[in-house]
Amino acid sequence: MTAREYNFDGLVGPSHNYAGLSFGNVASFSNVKSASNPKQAALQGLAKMRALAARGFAQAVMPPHARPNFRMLRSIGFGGSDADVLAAAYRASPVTLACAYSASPMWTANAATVSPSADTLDGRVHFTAANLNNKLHRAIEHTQAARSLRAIFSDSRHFAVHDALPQTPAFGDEGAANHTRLCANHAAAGVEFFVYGRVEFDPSAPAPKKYPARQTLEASQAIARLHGLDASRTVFASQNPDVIDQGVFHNDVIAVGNGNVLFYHEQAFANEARVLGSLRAAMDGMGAVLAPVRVDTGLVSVADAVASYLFNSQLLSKPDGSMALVVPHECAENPAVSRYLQQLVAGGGPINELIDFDLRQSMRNGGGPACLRLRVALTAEEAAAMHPGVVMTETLYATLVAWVEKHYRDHLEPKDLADPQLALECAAALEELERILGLPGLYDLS
Ligand SMILES: N=C(N)NCCC[C@H](NC(=O)CCC(=O)O)C(=O)O
Repeated sequence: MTAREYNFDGLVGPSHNYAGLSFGNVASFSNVKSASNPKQAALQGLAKMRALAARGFAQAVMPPHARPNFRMLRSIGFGGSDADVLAAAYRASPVTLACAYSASPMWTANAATVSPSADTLDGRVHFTAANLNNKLHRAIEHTQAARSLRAIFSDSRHFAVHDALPQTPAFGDEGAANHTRLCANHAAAGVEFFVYGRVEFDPSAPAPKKYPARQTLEASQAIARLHGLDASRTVFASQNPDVIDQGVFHNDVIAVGNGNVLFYHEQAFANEARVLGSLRAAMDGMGAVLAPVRVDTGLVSVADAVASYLFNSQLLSKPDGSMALVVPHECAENPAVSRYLQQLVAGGGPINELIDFDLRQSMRNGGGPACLRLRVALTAEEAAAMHPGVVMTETLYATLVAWVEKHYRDHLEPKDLADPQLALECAAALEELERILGLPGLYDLS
C-alpha cells in the first residue's frame, strides 16, 4: 500500500486584515491597523498551491469561513438587522468586530490535528478540530472547521472527524501547529509528536512568563486518545517556555518534521536530549532512524528564526527521497538565515532544495508557508473517497484566480469593517465558492 501527503492550503478569505489580535505573535502586533490587500493575499496563497501542485506534490484547498461571524456578534448582544449589528459593534468595540471579520482560518495548520490511518486503532484517518481557545477571533473557527472537514471527508468508512475539545483553557488546542509526524513513509505507522506549551494541572511544569502558551499537555493527550494512537509511538514534549516568550507562539515557528527528519532550533524544546531520546526509542523498529537537523543559536538566533520564519517552512519529500524546504521570501532577506540555508542545501544532507514564495500578506500576520497548510496523509483508497472538488488542478487554480479577481478588494483598513457592503461582498463570494468547489451547504448561513 502507498500513501501520499496532501497539503490542504487555506484559501485566504475576502476580509483578510491586520487587527493585532494575537498577543504573543510579534508580526500580528507589529502590523496592527495597517492596510491589507485581501486580493493579493489570496493570489499569493493560490500561487503557492499551484506551483507545488505543478511540481507533483499532492495539493488541495481548504475553503475560507463565512465572515463576519454574525452569530458571534449577536451572541454578545449586538442586535437588529445585519447592518445594525455591524454599526453597533463598530461603535461599541471595533476590535470585537475585527475578531468577527478575521480571515484567520487561512492558517489551516491550526484547523485540526490529523492522524493518518496507519497510526490509528480503527484504521481510519482521524481529525480533531482545534478549539483555538486562546484568542477570540480563532475560538470561533472550530465549528466551520469541523463542518468543512466533514464535507470533504464525509465517508465514515475511512474518516472520523471529532468536534473540538472542551472550550476551556485546560484543553487549549492549536491543532497541527503543535504536532508533527515522523515515519519511514506515509503508508507505514509513524511516531506522532505533540509539543505543548504548558500543563494545566501541574503548576510546577515549565511555562512562559510573558506570552501565553496556547497548547496544553492535557489537550495533546486527549487527541491521542480520541485518535486511538499507540502509546509506544506517541511522544509528548514540552516546548521551551523561553522561546514562547520570544514570539514562538506555536511549535511550528521553531521546528518541522517530515519522514525521518526533524528540522529544529537548538532552543526549541525544554529538554532537547530527552526529546531526541524519546523520538529515537519510539521510532525503533519502524524502518527509519531519526535524522535530526539541528540549527545552532550561533548560526541563527531565535530572533532571526522568528523574523524570517525559517522553521515555518514545509519540508516536502521528493520522489527520489530527498527533501525540499518551502520557505517564505523573508528567509532570503535575513543575512544569517540566508547564509545558513545556502550551507544547508549544499551540505549533502537530506534537504537539498529551497523553494521560495512571496507570502508577505500572510506573513505580516505571523503566518508562513507551514501555517497555511494542513497535512493529510492518505492512501490511494482514502484519496479516492474524499471530495474531489478541492484538489488543486490548473483548472481549479484558474477558476479561483478569476473568482478572487471578481470578489476581493485590494485595500482594507480597520474603518472598512464598518461598511455593510463588505459583508455583502463576502457573502456573495462564498455563495459562488460553494458552487465552484462542488460543496453545496458548506456554510451554515442560517
Ligand atoms: N503558526 C501557525 N501554524 N499559524 C499562524 C497563525 C497566525 C495567527 N495570526 C493571527 O491571528 C493574526 C490576526 C490579526 O492580528 O489580525 C495566530 O496568531 O493565530
